[in-house]
Amino acid sequence: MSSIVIAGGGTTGHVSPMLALGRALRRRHPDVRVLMVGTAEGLEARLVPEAGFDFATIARVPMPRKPSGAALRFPGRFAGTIRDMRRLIAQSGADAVVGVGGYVSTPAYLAARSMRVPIVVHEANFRPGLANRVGALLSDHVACAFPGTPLSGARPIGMPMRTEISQLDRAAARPEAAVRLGLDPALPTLAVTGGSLGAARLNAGLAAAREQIAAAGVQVVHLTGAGKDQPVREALGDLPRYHVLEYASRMEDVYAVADLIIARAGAGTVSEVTAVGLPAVYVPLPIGNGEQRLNARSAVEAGAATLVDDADFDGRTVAELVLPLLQDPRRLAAMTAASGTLPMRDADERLADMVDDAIEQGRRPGGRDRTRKAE
Ligand SMILES: CC(=O)N[C@H]1[C@@H](OP(=O)(O)OP(=O)(O)OC[C@H]2O[C@@H](n3ccc(=O)[nH]c3=O)[C@H](O)[C@@H]2O)O[C@H](CO)[C@@H](O)[C@@H]1O
Repeated sequence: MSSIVIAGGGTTGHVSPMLALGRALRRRHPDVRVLMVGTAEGLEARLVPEAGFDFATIARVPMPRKPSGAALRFPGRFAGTIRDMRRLIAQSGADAVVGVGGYVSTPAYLAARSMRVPIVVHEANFRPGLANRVGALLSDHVACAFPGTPLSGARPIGMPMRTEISQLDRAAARPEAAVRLGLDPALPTLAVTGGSLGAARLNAGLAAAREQIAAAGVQVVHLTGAGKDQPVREALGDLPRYHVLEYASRMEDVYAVADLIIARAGAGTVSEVTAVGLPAVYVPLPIGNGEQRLNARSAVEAGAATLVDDADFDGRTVAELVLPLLQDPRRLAAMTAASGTLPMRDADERLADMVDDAIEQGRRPGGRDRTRKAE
């Protein structure tokens, strides 16, 4: 095996499965070259080189939604991204191209198909985006994180995530994680996270329940998102046992020390929280194609999490739902037990298996890969 291209990016949540797959491929094929392709604007431009993988960019060319000058320029610019992807695939001698969705994946799928390079698709959200719907038409090797995702031929394998999270034993890790975060391991602990982007609605709801939080004898670790900590520090930072952090680089520590988490329902957060068995209150972000509500659905239906609509989340939610739940160990234990019925913790390995299979099939004469069959 020589080289594998992994295309995608955007937020931390989008980059994490790319890195987790890259690491799984390196573990099993130490000599493989993994080339990640993203855009210069996405977080991948920082996170991928930091993680020690080769990185290349192509232009970010969003599909225009209305007639405009940009719409007229779109076909030429989009064709340019396919040409650039073809060049990267040729130069790296890629044996397979993996896409996780987003701007970069569509040109990656189309370029790979035109070069008869096997394609592997992973969809992180319950509701698939356009790029992966295109990818699924061109590949027999399609995976998704959540069971029931409506994507042609998709196999639910879970979400590739860092092994520090997928193999976390929360109880065993709690004491040291608490020390690293400067928390007391003996207190009931609430974590709050708005995903890699932060969430003003969550911040406001907690601020409105300031008195009740102060009286409850609990501690809070609140991840605000980069550059968004100031309003939270002003509203809550002076409370004893209220810890405000912009960003946790070791999310596993937060998951280990928390007894309950309030979170947006990004595909990454829901998958990780379910995998580690942490009870959750999800407040889906009401944007995009409504994917966040659906991401949370299987955890909520299994009894591992509770859902609160964004418009309904306020100080009363914190005072009347979150704090009583945080102080009810029996209910929390039942939610943790319910989590155990859901997660697939080895999605990185299972996606790496699919890459190996795709390459193997692509090598066989008359192999099943449609990228070859279609020629
Ligand atoms: C994978 C994916 O498709 N993600 C969704 C998510 O992206 P977004 O990246 O915002 O959120 P996710 O829940 O998917 O992932 C967050 C990731 O950031 C990590 N983390 C978070 C906070 C922190 O302090 N430290 C840290 O490391 C978490 O461990 C997790 O891996 O929200 C978008 C809306 O904005 C959705 O439409 C996206 O579909």
